Amino acid sequence: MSMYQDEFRRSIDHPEAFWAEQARRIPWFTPPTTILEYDEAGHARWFVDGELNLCHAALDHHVDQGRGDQPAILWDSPVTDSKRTLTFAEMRDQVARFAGALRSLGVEKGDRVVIYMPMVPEALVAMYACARLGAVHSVVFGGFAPHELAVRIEDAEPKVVVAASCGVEVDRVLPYKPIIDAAIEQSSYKPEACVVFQREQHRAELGTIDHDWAALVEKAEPADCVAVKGSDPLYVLYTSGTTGKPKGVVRDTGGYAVALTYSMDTIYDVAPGDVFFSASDVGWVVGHSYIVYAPLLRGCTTVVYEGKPVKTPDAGAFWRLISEYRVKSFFTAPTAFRAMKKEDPDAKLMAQYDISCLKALFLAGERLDPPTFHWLDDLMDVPVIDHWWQTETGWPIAANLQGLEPMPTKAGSATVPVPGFNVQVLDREGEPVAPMEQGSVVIKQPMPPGCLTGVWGDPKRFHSAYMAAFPGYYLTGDGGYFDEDGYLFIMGRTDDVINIAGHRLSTGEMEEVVGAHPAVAECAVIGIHDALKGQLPVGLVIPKDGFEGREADLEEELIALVREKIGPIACFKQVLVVDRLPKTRSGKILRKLLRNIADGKEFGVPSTIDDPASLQDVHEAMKERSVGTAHEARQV
Ligand SMILES: CCC(=O)SCCNC(=O)CCNC(=O)[C@H](O)C(C)(C)COP(=O)(O)OP(=O)(O)OC[C@H]1O[C@@H](n2cnc3c(N)ncnc32)[C@H](O)[C@@H]1OP(=O)(O)O
Repeated sequence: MSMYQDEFRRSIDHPEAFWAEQARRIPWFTPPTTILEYDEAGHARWFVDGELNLCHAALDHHVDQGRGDQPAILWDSPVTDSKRTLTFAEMRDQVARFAGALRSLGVEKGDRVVIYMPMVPEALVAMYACARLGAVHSVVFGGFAPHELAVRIEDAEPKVVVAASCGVEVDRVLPYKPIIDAAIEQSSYKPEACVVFQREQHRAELGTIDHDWAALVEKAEPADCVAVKGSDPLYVLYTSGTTGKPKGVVRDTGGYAVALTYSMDTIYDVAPGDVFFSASDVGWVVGHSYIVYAPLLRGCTTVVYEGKPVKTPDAGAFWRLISEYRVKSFFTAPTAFRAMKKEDPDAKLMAQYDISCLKALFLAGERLDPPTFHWLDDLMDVPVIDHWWQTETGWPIAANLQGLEPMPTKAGSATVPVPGFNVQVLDREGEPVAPMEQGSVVIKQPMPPGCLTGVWGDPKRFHSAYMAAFPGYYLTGDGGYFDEDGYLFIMGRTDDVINIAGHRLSTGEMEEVVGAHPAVAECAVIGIHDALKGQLPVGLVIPKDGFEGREADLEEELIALVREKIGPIACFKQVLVVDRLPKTRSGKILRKLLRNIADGKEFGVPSTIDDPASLQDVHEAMKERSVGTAHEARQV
C-alpha cells in the first residue's frame, strides 16, 4: 500500500483516531477529550470540548516559541507603491491593541463584526483581533456593491463594521465609506459602530457612528486571548447559492485549526519559516485559509499582495514577488495565469527573475483548463498542481499531496481525494457510478474537521442545500468522475452557480436583479464559456407588452443595474432583448440548451419544447450579437 493509500484509509476507517493524532499539534488551552460527535441533525462536530484561541495558536504561541522576529506579513502594494513587513511580535501587539479597541466598542465573544477591507495588513489585524476576542468575523469582498454588503449586514447582525477608507484598483481609487453608508441605510439591522482605517489615497469623512482606527487604537488597552470551544464559530463567510440570498458558511475554530495545519504539511509541503504566497483576496475563502490563517498557524510567512497579475505593472508581477520574497509555495486561480499568458505568451518576463526558491505551484478557484495547465507545465520546473475545494470545505478536498506522496499529474484532474474526504460520484438515484462515468460529486459523512458546520441562522437551508439530496452525503454541487487510476476530474457545477474569474456567482441572483426592472417581463441569465475569465454571464430578456423604449437603452440600464446591485465582479456586460425564450411545455426555460448554443455546441430540439421556433430565434439573435461562439452552434 502506498503512503497515500495508507494515510487515506486510516482517515476514513478510523477518523477519530486519525484526527486525534493531528489535533495534538495544536496549542490548545485544554486539549479535547471528545474528538467527534454528531449534533441532533446528524452533522459531524469536531473537538467540541477542547479549548483554544486561534489568534493565540497563530501569533502568541509562535512568539513564545522564539519566532517573534520572523516576518509574519510581507505586504506588497504596487497600486499604492508601498511595501511593509510585520513580524510575528509586531503582529501580535497590533492585534492585541485592536482587539482592545473593538472591546472598547462593546465587542465580546460571540458578537459578529463585518470587515470590508482591501488587501492591507490591517485587514488581517482586524480578523485576528476578532479571533482574539472570540468574536465572529464576516469579511465581505471589496468588489461587492452596497446591496450585497447590506444583505450580509442584515443576516450577520454585526455589532461593529470595520472598514478601510478606500480600496485601490489598477486605474482608480474606490472610496468605501459611501458603499458602507448605503449598505447600512439599506439594511434594517443597524450596527452600533463603524471603525475606519484611513488610507492616504482617500480619507473618509466620519459620521456619528464612525471611529477613526488610529485614534481608537491609541487609547485602547491590549486584550488577551479569550478561550473558545473547539466547535465555537470563528467566522461566517458568505457564498453564492442558486437563489438571490447568499449562504453564510459557518466555520468552527478547533476543526479549522487542525485541518489547516495538516494541509500545510501534507498538501503544500511547507514548514515553519517558509514563505507562502496565495494571490487571492481576504474576501474569499482562499484568503481566509491560505493568506490569513494557515501560514501563520504553521509558523510560515505570508505574502499579502494588493495588486493584479497583469498591469501592476506587467505580467511579470507574480514572478517578481516569488523572487523578491523567496516564496516556496505559490497559490492562485487559473484565470490569473490566463491573463498573464495573454500579455506575455512566451513568459519572457519570467526570465528576469530568479524563482529557484519555488517548489510547487498550486491552482484552484475554478477548473484548471488543460491549455493553461500545459502552458504552465511546459514553462515551470516545478509541479503544477490543480486542487479542488470550496468555500464550504475551507481546505482542499482533492489534491496532489506534495508533503505526503507526490503523484504524476494529469491535465484536467485535481488528482486524488485528500485524507479525510470520502469522495464519491453518484448517479441520480444515489448509486455509485463506475470509473469514467460522470455523476454528482459528494462527500460521505462525516466530513473531516475544518468544513462548514452550518449556514448562519438557517439550519433548514444547511440541510436542504447540502444534505438532503443524498442522505448521508454532502452535496458539493459539482459534477465529475474518477478515472481508472482513481484520479478525480471535476467538470463544473450541476446548478445555476457560475464561476467568473475564480469568483463564484449565482445566475439566479442576477436574474432576480434583471427581472426586477419595470420593463422586463421575463429573463434568463446563463453562464457562457470565456477564454479569459472561464465563464461570463449573458442576459436574455423579454420586455413587457407595450414596451416602447429603445432596446439598446434597456440593455444598458440592465447592465448598470447588475453592477450597482451585485458589483463589478459580476462582469455582467451583455444583454439581448428577445421576443421569446425556449421553454418546456410546463414553462421551464431551457437554460442548458441556451448555454450549449452560446458555447457553439451541437444541439437538438427537445421533445418537451413548447415552441420549437423560439430556438431558431434565440440562435439567430445570439449569432447577430456575437454571443460566445453561437455562430459555430448547429442544430442536429
Ligand atoms: C477554492 C475556493 C475558492 O474558489 S475561493 C475563490 C478563489 N478565487 C480567487 O482567488 C479569485 C481569482 N481572481 C482574481 O484574483 C481576479 O479576478 C484577477 C485574476 C486578478 C483579475 O482581476 P480583474 O482584472 O480585476 O478582473 P475581475 O474579473 O476580478 O474584476 C471585474 C471587475 O471588478 C473590479 N474589481 C475586482 N476586484 C475588486 C475589488 N476588490 N474592489 C472593487 N472592484 C474590484 C475590477 O476592477 C473589474 O472592474 P471593471 O469591470 O473592469 O470596471
